[in-house]
Formats: sequence, structure tokens, C-alpha cells
Amino acid sequence: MSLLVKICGLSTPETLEVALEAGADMVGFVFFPPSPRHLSLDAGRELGRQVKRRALKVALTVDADDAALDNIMDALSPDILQLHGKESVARLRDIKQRFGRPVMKAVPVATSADLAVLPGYAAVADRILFDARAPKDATRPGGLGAPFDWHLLENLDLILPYMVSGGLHADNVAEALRVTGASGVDVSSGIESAPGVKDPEMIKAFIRAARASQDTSQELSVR
Ligand SMILES: O=C(O)c1ccccc1NCC(=O)[C@H](O)[C@H](O)COP(=O)(O)O
Repeated sequence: MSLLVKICGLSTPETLEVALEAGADMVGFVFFPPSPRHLSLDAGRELGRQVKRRALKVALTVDADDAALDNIMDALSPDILQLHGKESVARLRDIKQRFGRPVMKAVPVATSADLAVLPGYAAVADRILFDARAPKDATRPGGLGAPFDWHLLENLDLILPYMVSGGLHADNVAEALRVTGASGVDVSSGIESAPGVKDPEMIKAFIRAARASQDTSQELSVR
């Protein structure tokens, strides 16, 4: 399976275009007001139009209610709903039924105990995003630029495809993939010059590094 690269927290036409032209498979748009990457619905609509099916549009929400999700669906028409809050398995089921879109559930990881939620989510979600668990005083549950211990995923037995995120950047993404065996990577802070300010050269470097590690693992697998 080829590696999926998600560039998250895009908020300007210029950096969105850089990510698309560099070959991002997924582009993530944050709808969570405390985030420095938060988008208004109008901004989401404009950026969504720019994608023109060159990548999958991921709408990122945190414990959003149906009204908020309705508005996001209308504005962005996302290909995937990324649920990054405390959404229950039943809530995931409701959202899938109501909105008819694949759901990627973010699972915060700090210790192996955090993986106990996987069987429930794996029965409903379409993909899992492993992210570093946010500190208790954090203003948001993700996008914090901090990694978790990737070795916690070393012996993972998960039927669903999963992505690894949390503190990734061009210099560590190959190791994150080697250790976790993830089929996707996701980055936000690691391609920013300041919180919420995406850097074109960092975006391109991250995608190059992820693709290079994909090529290496494919070469090794055919030996
Ligand atoms: O990016 C945010 O600001 C954000 C806010 C609230 C919930 C989730 C958020 N981001 C989720 C993502 O998918 C990030 O790409 C992921 O947490 C990795 O972030 P980073 O460690 O900054 O690369």
C-alpha cells in the first residue's frame, strides 16, 4: 500500500498550492477556534474549491455537534471527517450515518493503556490517526508539535489503516514510519515557521522525506 501524506492546518491559498503541487495526498483544514490554524466557513469554502480533487480534503473537528458538521459539510464538502475530540464510538457511528463520509478517529497516545480504546473505534472508524496525547493544560487536543513514543505501536495488530502524527518533521518522519509501520503520516507544526504559519520549503522537505522513506522501505521489501 502506498504511503499517504497528510499536510494539516493549511489556511492560505499559497501554502495550500505548495502542498498540492508537492504531492500531498490529504490536505487538512482545522475548524476549532482555539487553534492558530482555525478556518472560518468562508475560508474553508474558498480553500476547498482550490483543491479541485488534487488531494483528499480532511475536515478536522473537536467534539463538533451536528449543526457545526452540517455547516462544514456545506462549506468544504470534505472527503474525510477527522474527529479529534472525545467522540464516543456511538458518536462516530451517528456521524458516519448522518454525513455519509469516512471517519478518521484521532487516538491520543502517551502510554500503552491509551491503545485500549482501539477495538471499539476500529469497529466503526475508517482510519485511525495516532497523535501525541496533549498535556492537561493544553488549549487544544492536537497540533502541538510533540511526538509520542512510536515504539508503543511496534506490535500493533490493527485491521484498519492508520497514520502517525505528533511532532513529525522532515528529519524524523522516516524513523517514525520505520518504527510504527504506519501507512500514513500527518504533520502540522513541523512545517511551520510560527504557530499557524506554514513554510513552503518545510512543506516540500517533509513530503520529499516521507516519499524517500517510502521508496527505501519498498526497495527493502523486494530484496
Ligand atoms: O492543528 C491543530 O491546531 C489542531 C487543533 C485541534 C485539534 C487537532 C489539531 N490538529 C490535529 C492534526 O491532525 C495535527 O496535524 C496533528 O495533531 C499533528 O500536529 P503536529 O504535532 O503539530 O504536527
